[in-house]
Amino acid sequence: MTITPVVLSCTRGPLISIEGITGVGKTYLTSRAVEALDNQPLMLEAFSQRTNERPGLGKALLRALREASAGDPFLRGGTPMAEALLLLAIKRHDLDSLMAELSSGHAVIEGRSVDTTAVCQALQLHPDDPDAALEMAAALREFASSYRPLPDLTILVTDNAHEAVVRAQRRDQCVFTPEQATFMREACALYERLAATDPTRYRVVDRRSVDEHEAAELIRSWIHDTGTGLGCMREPWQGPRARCMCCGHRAGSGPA
Ligand SMILES: Nc1ncnc2c1ncn2[C@@H]1O[C@H](COP(=O)(O)OP(=O)(O)OP(=O)(O)O)[C@@H](O)[C@H]1O
Ligand SMILES: Cc1cn([C@H]2C[C@H](O)[C@@H](COP(=O)(O)O)O2)c(=O)[nH]c1=O
Repeated sequence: MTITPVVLSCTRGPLISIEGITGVGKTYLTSRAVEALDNQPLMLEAFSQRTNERPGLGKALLRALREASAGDPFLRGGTPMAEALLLLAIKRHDLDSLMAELSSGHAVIEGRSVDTTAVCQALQLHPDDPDAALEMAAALREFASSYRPLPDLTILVTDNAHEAVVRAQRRDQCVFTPEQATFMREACALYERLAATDPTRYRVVDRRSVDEHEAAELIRSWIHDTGTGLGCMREPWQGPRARCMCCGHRAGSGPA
């Protein structure tokens, strides 16, 4: 008799993040994409949309960053590494607040995740050296992955940075300074380079080569296809034998 090992996949839902510079169309395209899905994912709001967030640690940390950055749209307060740690703490807090939803099998979409922290903080640490910024961004992402599991899938929405600047200015009725517009252009390039280092986790939709309908359809299909056959989600700092944060299953043992 041949015994075929049964590979159990976790019953959790997928965790998906949407990345890209301000104004690139993350919210616009993702809203259209999820409209076409049978099962609506939970959408975790981007920072700037968290006006009615429940009081708690996440809100307090974000308020501290906002106050320290005195109105800078990219939350830059002048101490990028300390800010990176606070941003990662917020993203950890976000994950904690999503665990019940993920555990019950629902898909969750994070509007920006730790990849944005890696890109924005790396650019501040190496403002004049794109290669050093890329190396730092990859290192920060690796560091972030010891704080919390990375998303199962990360969708990068990209475009000509100038178009994103124009859209964001029109939406927010503001004018970015030349320095802020340069920061966005450099962030745009760094997101693209960082995505290229991890093609398994990233999907990239480039608005220069697809129209908005194709872009929304691509995003819909990627979200849909990430929904099944997922492995367990473990605390990275507990090692591969830790129990799954969602189903409680321990690697190498029978069903939970
Ligand atoms: N294809 C499009 N046609 C018309 N308007 C668009 C299109 N894509 C985006 N927009 C508009 O451009 C603005 C910026 O888009 P959106 O808010 O989706 O950007 P975002 O990437 O989510 O930005 P942020 O990071 O600041 O949240 C919005 O007002 C949105 O409605
Ligand atoms: C998550 C995160 C965000 N930021 C910056 C990027 C944006 O300019 C602002 C507001 O974020 P939103 O998602 O567009 O509302 O915050 C950052 O610098 N680092 C991060 O980790």
